[in-house]
Parts: sequence; structure tokens; C-alpha cells
Amino acid sequence: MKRIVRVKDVSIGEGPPKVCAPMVGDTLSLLEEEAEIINELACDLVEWRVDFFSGVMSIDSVKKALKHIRSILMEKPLIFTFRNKAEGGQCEIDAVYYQELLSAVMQTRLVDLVDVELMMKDAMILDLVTTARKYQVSVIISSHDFNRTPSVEEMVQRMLKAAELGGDIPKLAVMPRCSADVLALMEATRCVKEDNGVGPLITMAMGGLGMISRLAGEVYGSDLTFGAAKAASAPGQIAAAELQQVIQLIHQNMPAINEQKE
Ligand SMILES: O=C1C[C@@](O)(C(=O)O)C[C@@H](O)[C@@H]1O
Repeated sequence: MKRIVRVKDVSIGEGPPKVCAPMVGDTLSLLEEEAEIINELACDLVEWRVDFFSGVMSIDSVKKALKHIRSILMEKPLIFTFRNKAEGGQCEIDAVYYQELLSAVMQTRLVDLVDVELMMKDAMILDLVTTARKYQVSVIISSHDFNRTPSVEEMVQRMLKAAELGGDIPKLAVMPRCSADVLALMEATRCVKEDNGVGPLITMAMGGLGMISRLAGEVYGSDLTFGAAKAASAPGQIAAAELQQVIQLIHQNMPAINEQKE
């Protein structure tokens, strides 16, 4: 049976991969501008990359900004992400503050999904998952490699561990150095989805070489992809509007594969 994660009226894991536009403004006024732009875009979800925000060290400032963002975005599902520097983010915070920040944001009930990094201690991830369940927030458990592509086995293990820890959606982003790396990311995704029955999943090979993975998720098992609105949040992201067109083109031309899967 297909597993689907529903956030507001968006079903992740059903139909074509969903397009998520990241917000990367460092001030409240830039974030408001980005939210207005995103409202007009053909994207399904929005991610607030709070590590770009200058007020990130104050939970009150984060909550205040979140209220503004939510009032502009209204019904678009929102992912809340603090990406640590070690995983490709803008800054580093300690584990205690990381947990406090994510918990406080979930308690506002203004976010639909929260991104938790797999590199955190298992006990903290389990606590955050418990908080998420309490406030009906879905959990993405993510792992990033900005320098290389691990072996297929390691990528599979990371995604399975994310699922075991209670993540609703395991996520993996890696940096390919050759075309075999791109294929390895795709094979690991297919294996977790089809052979292990785990999903929905979000995977991508970053950079120009990996761009095909951001377009062709429906073929190999990735259910969500990131497309830039005002600015990209990672290498290889193309504009959300163009991304949406390619995704729809692929979706419309593979009914036979969709029927086989159902
Ligand atoms: O984890 C991811 C994926 C990403 O790194 C990408 O490659 O599109 C972009 C990030 O904003 C997001 O949190």
C-alpha cells in the first residue's frame, strides 16, 4: 500500500512530486517580500530556512516572523528548517537551542512540517518526533553530504534509520562527482521505496550534474523537490515555475508506470 503524508490539501507521495520553494531572507521585510512572491508561484509547499534569518538566535523573533510569514502564505503548507553549517547551512547552533527552537515553533501550530537532522542524537530526534505528534506536525528527517555521494548501501541505511526514528519523510541530499553518483542516489531511493516499502521520500543529487534528480523523482521514487523562488537554497536548484512544468510533463507521459505502481 502506498504511504501518503497529507499536509493541508497537499498529498506527498501521491501523484507527481511536489514542488517546494525555499525562503532565505535574512530580515523580516525580505521574508515578507519572498512570501508575497511565493504566493503567486506554482509551487505546492514553502520551506522557511531559518538559518538564513538574522533573528534566529531569539525564539521570540522567530515566532514573530513566523506569524507574519503564515499570515501571507495562508494555506500553503510550510516546512520549518534550521540547517546546521555541518549539513550545508548558514550557521551553527548548539543541540540544546536546536531542540528548544524546533519545539517552540511546533507549539505555535503555525508550521506543517519540521526538518530534523539525522546527525542529531537519537534521543533528541525521538523527543522532537514526540513533540511533533502532539502538535500534529509532520517530520522530515534529513541527511546531507555536500562533498560526496556515499555508497548505495550507506544511503539506504540512512533513509531506513530516518524512518525507524519515526520520521514521516526521510530526506537525503548528496553531491555527485560523476554520473555514476547520480545513478547511485536514484538506485538507493528506488531500493528504499520499492524493496523496503518506505516512503514518501525526498532525495536529490545536488549541483548541475545532479539536476536530473530534481526533475525525474517520479521515475525513481522521490516525492518532493526544491525549486527556487527569489533565490536558491542549495546548488543545482532551478526556478520553481520551470521545475513545475517539467514535472507535469513527465507525469503526463508516464501513465503506464503509474498504473503498474498502483
Ligand atoms: O534539505 C534540503 C534540500 C536542499 O538542500 C536542496 O538540495 O534542494 C535545499 C534545502 O533548502 C532543503 O532543506
